[in-house]
Amino acid sequence: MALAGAVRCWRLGAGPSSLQMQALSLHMSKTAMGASQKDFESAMNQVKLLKKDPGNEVKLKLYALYKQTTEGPCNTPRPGVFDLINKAKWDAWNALGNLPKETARQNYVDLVSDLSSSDSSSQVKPEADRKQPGYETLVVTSEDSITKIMMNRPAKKNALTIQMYREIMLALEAASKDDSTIIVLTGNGDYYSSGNDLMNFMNIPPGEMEKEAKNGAILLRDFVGCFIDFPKPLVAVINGPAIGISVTILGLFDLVYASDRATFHTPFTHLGQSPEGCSSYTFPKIMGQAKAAEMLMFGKKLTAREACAQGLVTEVFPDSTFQKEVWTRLKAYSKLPRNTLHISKQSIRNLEKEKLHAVNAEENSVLQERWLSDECINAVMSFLSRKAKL
Ligand SMILES: CCCCCCCCCC/C=C\CC(=O)SCCNC(=O)CCNC(=O)[C@H](O)C(C)(C)COP(=O)(O)OP(=O)(O)OC[C@H]1O[C@@H](n2cnc3c(N)ncnc32)[C@H](O)[C@@H]1OP(=O)(O)O
Repeated sequence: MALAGAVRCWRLGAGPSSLQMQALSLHMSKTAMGASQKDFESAMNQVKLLKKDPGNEVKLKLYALYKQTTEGPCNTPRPGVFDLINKAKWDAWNALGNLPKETARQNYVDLVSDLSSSDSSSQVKPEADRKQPGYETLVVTSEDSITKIMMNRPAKKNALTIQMYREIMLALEAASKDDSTIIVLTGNGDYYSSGNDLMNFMNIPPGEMEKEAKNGAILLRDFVGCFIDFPKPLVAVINGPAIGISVTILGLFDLVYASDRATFHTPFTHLGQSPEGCSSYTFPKIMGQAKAAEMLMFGKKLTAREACAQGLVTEVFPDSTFQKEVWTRLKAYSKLPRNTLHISKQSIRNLEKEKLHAVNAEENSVLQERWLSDECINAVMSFLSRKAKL
């Protein structure tokens, strides 16, 4: 069973009461006697029904216990240094040493039982009830005429995987048609987003780099295009540091509210990359040529207050009251006449659309070439081999 397979599909299937029943029955069977093969199979099914992502550490533990139960001690060669995901999985399995299969099975069943119990109790939270199904990397909710799209990879600082770019596009597409007045993009955890997931550059077979760079540029063009064309008011709720693409697209938002803990960082030169998200056009327009150059060319990191002074951020709030103040404000705005608000947005934005699409296309063609450069490849390798951080 692949790690992804072990944890996929959590949002599908049984509702809270049936989950609670299954968790209870797993718990009863494990306490009465050692876990049976039937308990193990039931636990494997139970894993697929979990709604809350337990995080990578737990997923690795589940993977390792699964392998130990079904195959015994780790018996395969260690994957190569750049095969980071398989190496982490191998390490987790190998760490179980000679743990007997029966003990591994019991531990797997126990772990799933614990996860199911906390998952069931978390389901009574109102937000879980409102959560839209079908997203693995986002939590999308709608309430008070506001659709909130929350990036949900807190352990990875909400770094954007290919799947996440696609899910954000899907969520925006759905939100453009739902009955919400305002759409919010925000992050779960201590970061807003650390930008493009540098793992997107990994596991590319030899000789496929050019093709993948082309596909990456198409994906990025479509992603940024969704923001350019988005018809309703778009609000960024910046709960913490923001890096790379998560910063550059802010010029396409209508409001940007930031916690005073947030920072804004576009270190493209350090990464051998060039500006995207239409920032080569929107940033000089918003903050002037000189300030834009400091950010986009020289990678100057701005505090929330500096970003506000330069016009990139609408308003900064103290972190301790950030969520309360921002959501109170947004709930009030969401009661404004919906159609008028949307028409006003069109008036403000429509004149620029053609220009923005042209800028988007140009930026992506430059980036496509940058991704193939030694400067970019070395910077990515440096981060992934833990030699560099921003
Ligand atoms: C040829 C194919 C091309 C395909 C292209 C697809 C589309 C591309 C679009 C390109 C667009 C945009 C460019 C950008 O966005 S550039 C910005 C890229 N971001 C970074 O360089 C940030 C790198 N991260 C860091 O420097 C640090 O992690 C941090 C954010 C400063 C946080 O440091 P920390 O010490 O507080 O936490 P740390 O332990 O490092 O992080 C926790 C775990 O999260 C992982 N992680 C964080 N950010 C990223 C990231 N951007 N990519 C991948 N992984 C990330 C980190 O590795 C830790 O993981 P683990 O716990 O060790 O497993």
